[in-house]
Amino acid sequence: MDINGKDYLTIAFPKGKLFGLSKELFSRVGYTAEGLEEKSRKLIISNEEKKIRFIVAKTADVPTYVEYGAADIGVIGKDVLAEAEKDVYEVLDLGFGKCHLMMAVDKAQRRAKLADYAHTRVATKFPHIAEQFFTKKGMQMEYIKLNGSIELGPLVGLSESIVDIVETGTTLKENNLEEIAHIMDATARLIVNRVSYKLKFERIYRLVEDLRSALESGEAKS
Ligand SMILES: Nc1ncnc2c1ncn2[C@@H]1O[C@H](COP(=O)(O)OP(=O)(O)OP(=O)(O)O)[C@@H](O)[C@H]1O
Ligand SMILES: O=P(O)(O)OC[C@H]1O[C@H](OP(=O)(O)OP(=O)(O)O)[C@H](O)[C@@H]1O
Repeated sequence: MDINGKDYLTIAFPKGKLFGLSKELFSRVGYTAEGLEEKSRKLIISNEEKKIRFIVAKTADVPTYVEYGAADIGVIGKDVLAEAEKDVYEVLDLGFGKCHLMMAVDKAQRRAKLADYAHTRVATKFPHIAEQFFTKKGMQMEYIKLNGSIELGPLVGLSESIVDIVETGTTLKENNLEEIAHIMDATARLIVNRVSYKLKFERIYRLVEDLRSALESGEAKS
């Protein structure tokens, strides 16, 4: 048995919003495995014939699996990738999972300009990205790390602002929050372990080119 997956190409998919589109895109280039489901209790799903293994990981853990080579390849949102600051190759923009990171504040207590929020508290799942953004603006902030429902921060007096993801804008609207600064756009990316890229170059290169063609053929949904 090949416990380390040396002969296999191991691919990490994130659970959640990007799982379905990742599975669909990879299946279009023949990368499938029976039983590959987001909620599968089986943690490694293999296609013995094609020598492919899939692991389905928590979103924030995907860059870690790839950095350490536990997975050769991963799919991850640019936002999570930028926050994780891992040493991996980012080889392809997959186009789906479009959203953007921004700063928002309570509409009712909006201050005149961005700089008026200096030295206040910002709630976020993305403290590194937030810090880089505010440092560039010359603003010192207090960062409060949350793991979900970030929009609650200003509503319950935990913070004066949030740095979070927006897709449709519905969550901001329903909670009377207003975007006051755009930080970065994000889409799903294909990442590759640095050593795997050399040792399994041909397989990985072919896969990347096949995925690129599949995306260019315009069938990818966003
Ligand atoms: N409306 C959205 N909200 C959050 N992420 C989105 C949205 N639209 C696209 N994305 C992308 O999907 C990725 C994964 O989002 P998802 O919510 O599934 O993960 P997650 O929030 O880390 O999951 P969880 O915290 O529930 O484990 C994000 O990192 C982002 O790149
Ligand atoms: O602009 P919208 O389309 O409303 O989407 C944005 C919302 O979706 C995400 O939350 P998610 O559903 O991942 O839940 P979470 O708050 O637990 O992270 C994000 O953190 C926003 O809250």
